[in-house]
Amino acid sequence: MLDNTATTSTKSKMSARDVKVFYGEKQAIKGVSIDIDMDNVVAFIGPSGCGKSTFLRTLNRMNDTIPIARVEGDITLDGENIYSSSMDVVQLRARVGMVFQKPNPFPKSIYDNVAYGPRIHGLAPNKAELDQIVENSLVRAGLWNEVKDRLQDSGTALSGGQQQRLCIARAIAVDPEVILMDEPCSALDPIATAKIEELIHELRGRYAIVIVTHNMQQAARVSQKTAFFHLGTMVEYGDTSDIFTNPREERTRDYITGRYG
Ligand SMILES: Nc1ncnc2c1ncn2[C@@H]1O[C@H](COP(=O)(O)OP(=O)(O)OP(=O)(O)O)[C@@H](O)[C@H]1O
Repeated sequence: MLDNTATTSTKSKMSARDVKVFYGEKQAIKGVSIDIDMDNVVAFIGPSGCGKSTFLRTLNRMNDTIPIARVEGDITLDGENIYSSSMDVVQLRARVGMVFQKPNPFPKSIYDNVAYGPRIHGLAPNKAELDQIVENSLVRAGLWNEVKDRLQDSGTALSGGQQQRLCIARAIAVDPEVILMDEPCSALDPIATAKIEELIHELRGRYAIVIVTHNMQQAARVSQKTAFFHLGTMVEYGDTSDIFTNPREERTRDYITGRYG
């Protein structure tokens, strides 16, 4: 094996090739190929219903939970096919964590929300190490100072923005390699949104990050690469600065200038 740090900056963490997704007869994703690396936050943008969330969910097999959903094509994580029968899906979802639109902490204490994953994955051999994982995850999620004196309070009693950072801490606690965020700020006020955006900046480089957003200003602020989706296809993928200032495709230009969507 090559040194991890040397490979991650040059090699794709995840690659999708000709991915198609069907809901029953209906095709929602029509052959998408993309490479995701560790160095860049990737934003998925596009009008409602274009397939951003559907494609995002293929990256950690969340679509397995939708009985009528079917995926074709190849998706690899460090070169390994995540749809192969030998892939442990529970393990995959720890490696490729997900943060949802609506903060969804468990109805448990702040501590237990973060400790849950490390416990089920056996990551901490004793209480002291578990305490350390919980603290480090909350620090990294920018929440530690606000909750360190009330770790036994319920996670659901936190503000919406704090709950979302708790969900990010919960994802971080199992030491993921990729974090998928599906409109993580859509239920938050502007101050809580700014904190999550700041956090995304801080997490960049340590994890590969993909964020679905409706908010083009947000995509421009947090990402270095942007993929524009339209009607189930990925129309354009490139540097965020190019996509927003000098897109190659007319459909991208129309969308970013507000002509539709
Ligand atoms: N569980 C499902 N069952 C059937 N069809 C679905 C399901 N989820 C999504 N779809 C359909 O797949 C297409 C893509 O939806 P998806 O939610 O991925 O788009 P999106 O770009 O994320 O939209 P939005 O920005 O509104 O969240 C849509 O036509 C949608 O109706």
